[in-house]
Amino acid sequence: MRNYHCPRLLSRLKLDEFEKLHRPGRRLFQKCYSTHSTVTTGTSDPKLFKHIPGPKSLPLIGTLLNYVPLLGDYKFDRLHRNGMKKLKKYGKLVKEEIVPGVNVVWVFDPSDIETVFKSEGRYPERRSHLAVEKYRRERPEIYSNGGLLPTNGADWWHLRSKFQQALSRPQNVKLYIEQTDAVIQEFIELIRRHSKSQKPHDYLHDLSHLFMELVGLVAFDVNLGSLTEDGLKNDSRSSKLIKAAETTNSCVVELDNGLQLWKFMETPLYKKFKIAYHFMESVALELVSQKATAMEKGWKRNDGHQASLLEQYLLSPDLSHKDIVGMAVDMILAGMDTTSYSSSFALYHLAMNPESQKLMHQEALKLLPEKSTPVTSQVLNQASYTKAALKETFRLNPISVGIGRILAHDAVLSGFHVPAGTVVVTQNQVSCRLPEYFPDPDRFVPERWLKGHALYHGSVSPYLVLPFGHGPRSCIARRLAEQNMQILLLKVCRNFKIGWCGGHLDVRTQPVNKPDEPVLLTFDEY
Ligand code: HEM
Repeated sequence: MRNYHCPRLLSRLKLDEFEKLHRPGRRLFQKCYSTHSTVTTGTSDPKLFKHIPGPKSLPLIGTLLNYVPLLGDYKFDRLHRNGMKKLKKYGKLVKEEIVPGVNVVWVFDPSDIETVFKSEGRYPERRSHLAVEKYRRERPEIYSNGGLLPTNGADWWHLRSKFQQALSRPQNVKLYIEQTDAVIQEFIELIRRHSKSQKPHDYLHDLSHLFMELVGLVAFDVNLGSLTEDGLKNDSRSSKLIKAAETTNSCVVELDNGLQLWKFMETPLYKKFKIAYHFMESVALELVSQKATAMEKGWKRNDGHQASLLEQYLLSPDLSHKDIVGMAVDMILAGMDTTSYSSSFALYHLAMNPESQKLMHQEALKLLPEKSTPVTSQVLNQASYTKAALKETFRLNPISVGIGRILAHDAVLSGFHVPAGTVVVTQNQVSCRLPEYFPDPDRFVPERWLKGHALYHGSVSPYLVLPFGHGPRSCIARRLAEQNMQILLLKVCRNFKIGWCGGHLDVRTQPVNKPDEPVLLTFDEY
């Protein structure tokens, strides 16, 4: 998902805080770092941490010079390109001291990535959204905690376990198929309206509205009206929510970095963040309360309908109203741009690969006899090409360059000792484009994932394509996100021939991987 994969954030941990948080790991790290180089290690002994190759670090400025525009080789908004350059220059394990005293280890090898996840401990830690944590903790009348995104340790698990129980149950996720289908049908009508104009159109705007609407269904049990004529206007509540989520996400990265003066005074950036966050909060407060009141008035446990997620949360004795408002804001923050960017890439790849698109269309035609046939759970069970196309999209364009973790245990990566407390960032996006793991790695080939197909690539490591992360800290809404995207692809490919009138589409890290050009799709009615 978000900026916890951003090395700028992960690497700019202030040393004093890092020490406070990870004292045992830090001590070990210092021990390794100061080990005299004449200490011999046997061939089976791990090599010293300090010997991991990587860009040269200078006193006071670390490796920051490499990121200065025109001077340096790397760019903060092109993490995948930096990763590829580092891999080529230094190999599959790279240590970088972007800020003096704090190392980040970039991990490219899938067996090392596996070791990272096996060393993440019971409560996998990420370090991000510090400003969100401060904001929430200063408002105990609204929130009971910092929320899922910044919280670590046992407190994180306490919260996560209560929400994931319902969110990971397949029947709860399937409950949304019908409503999602109806919303996507609205999106199809919107495409029809745009297609009439013949002008190039940036569909990212509409996809953001689509996924805002779908987040609204789950977080608030309401139709926000994001795809209506009014909802698409700049001053609608949905447009403001989209803007607020984007602003919050981009401010969070900046705030988590650097001097963090905002911890002591209201800097202009912190004010900007607060205004954006406050807007999402006010909508969450209003809509969750509205639902709670409606339930108090008329909801009966056994009236025949399966309780929605929000209803289950509101009925749960383990969750407070404050917990639920907090989770609703987390859903807006984590659920809208991730899915709209990923869908943009899925449609882009289909547009650029007519053969794959044809197979997608054939599958959609078989499963949805009429253009408006609703997608059901049985349809999704059979949509194997659609799922393969999505997996291939995630291989080529995951939402983040990789997954950030703070190691809970010492680990040996590529033969080097890496102490507990070290910040590591897996480089799945880069490794997924290497020919040693995927033949013809830059080509979009959904058949790689289709068992029984001649191009099926059965032996691929399960630690390479990890768009939703891995383990207990992975995306809490993975099932839901995949279901929404599958329905979208099926319905779009059933109705339209997709084309592309833009240039080559790559990603810019902002802080998740956003399309770096307008999403200029074209749609011709079948
Ligand atoms: C294509 C869509 C999505 C992608 C690719 C995605 C990806 C991710 C990733 C990579 C993580 C971090 C995993 C880790 O550290 O191991 C994450 C966490 C999270 N995601 Fe998603 N996500 C998507 C959609 C959503 C949606 C729709 C929601 C909510 C409605 C959501 C809510 C969250 C939350 C709350 C977390 C934090 C979980 C925690 O820390 O316990 N995500 N997501």
